[in-house]
Amino acid sequence: MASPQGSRAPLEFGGPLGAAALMLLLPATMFHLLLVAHSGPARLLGPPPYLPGPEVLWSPQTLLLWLAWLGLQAALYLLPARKVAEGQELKDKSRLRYPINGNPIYDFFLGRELNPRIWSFDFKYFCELRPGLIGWVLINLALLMQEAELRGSPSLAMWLVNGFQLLYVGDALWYEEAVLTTMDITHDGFGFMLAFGDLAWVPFTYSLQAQFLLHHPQPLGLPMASVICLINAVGYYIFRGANSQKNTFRKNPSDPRVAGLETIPTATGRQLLVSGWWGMVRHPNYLGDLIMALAWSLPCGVSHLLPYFYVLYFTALLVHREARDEQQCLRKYGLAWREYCRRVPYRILPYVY
Ligand SMILES: NC(=O)C1=CN([C@@H]2O[C@H](COP(=O)(O)OP(=O)(O)OC[C@H]3O[C@@H](n4cnc5c(N)ncnc54)[C@H](OP(=O)(O)O)[C@@H]3O)[C@@H](O)[C@H]2O)C=CC1
Ligand SMILES: CC(C)CCC[C@@H](C)[C@H]1CC=C2C3=C(CC[C@@]21C)[C@@]1(C)CC[C@H](O)C[C@@H]1CC3
Repeated sequence: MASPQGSRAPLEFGGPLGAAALMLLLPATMFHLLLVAHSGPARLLGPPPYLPGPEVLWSPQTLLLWLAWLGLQAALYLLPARKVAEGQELKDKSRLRYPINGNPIYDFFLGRELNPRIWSFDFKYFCELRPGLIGWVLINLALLMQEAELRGSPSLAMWLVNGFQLLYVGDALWYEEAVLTTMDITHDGFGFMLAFGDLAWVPFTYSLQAQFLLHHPQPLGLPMASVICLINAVGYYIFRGANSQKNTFRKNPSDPRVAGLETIPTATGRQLLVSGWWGMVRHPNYLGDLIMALAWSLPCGVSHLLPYFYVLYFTALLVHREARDEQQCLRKYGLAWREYCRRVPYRILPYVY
């Protein structure tokens, strides 16, 4: 098994201090969001209305249910009826390096092992998609059913949030293979960030809009709902168009759907797209994802900031992720990447950023 970073790799996420702060802040933020979403004032920035005692936080039934959920997902993951896809070539073809005095906090956060596996069971790849993303959809559905029980039928806002996020998760599962080329799989280890992120952060904070709607019903008329659907459709069109264009091009550059696009050759033999979606900004897929994030919050109205937490968090995550990807691409492609940045100066939002 390989280590994701050599001994001289630059530290990311603010190094050990940043990693330690994130490991305290992330679980605290997740609990805070859930507590305030259930409270009357639902203030994103206010103190939580109450602090639950240990009897609320610990229940053997919940632990059993969670283990059963993970076990079910693991059993499905191990089913032999599946396609086997090849991952990206790893960077660690060279000799392993063993840093002395490694940094335990930083390493615990980012993970030392790039591909922890027992036989063919790949822990990181398994966690990235299945338990958390499908768990998110199930939590949303449970909240929709609870709303129906409470108020006779689910609200239009709840339908929209459920529908949009189901589309997003369905898309991720349909294009499952594309996850193999993300930096989470090729670059980051499997540490606190991805284990907590995949298994806790995604299902519990990505379902925040539905949690909020259950406790704070919002009136939503058909005209506004149609505008929100249109925003989600535009976001999805950009997100899917950009991701598919890059994936098609990476698999087969002479595919007729991408063969006419302009490219920049690089020293590695790979080419960079410089027209089509990837000629508009350097991360068109992030732009589409952010537009969808906005459409998921709008059904919750504008009376509270809390449902917009996802938009704020996701903007920060993607800006940081874009900067990390930029560094990695500069290392991979050198001058060709600089030329790409010159030809396509904006990162995510045309003429703004
Ligand atoms: N909901 C969520 O919480 C999150 C969602 N996402 C979504 O996941 C998806 C994947 O994101 P992510 O892995 O960050 O990044 P990308 O899918 O954008 O992949 C970046 C890589 O694409 C290649 N690339 C960059 N520019 C070009 C170009 N011009 N032509 C050809 N190839 C290029 C480079 O790799 P190479 O050259 O090696 O192919 C680069 O490292 C996105 O849609 C994102 O929005 C991401 C994070 C969190
Ligand atoms: C808890 C931390 C602040 C950050 C944790 C980050 C993780 C939650 C995300 C890192 C990259 C992710 C990706 C996805 C989900 C969220 C995490 C795991 C997708 C699977 C979402 C669906 C997309 O179609 C693909 C994404 C790949 C990256």
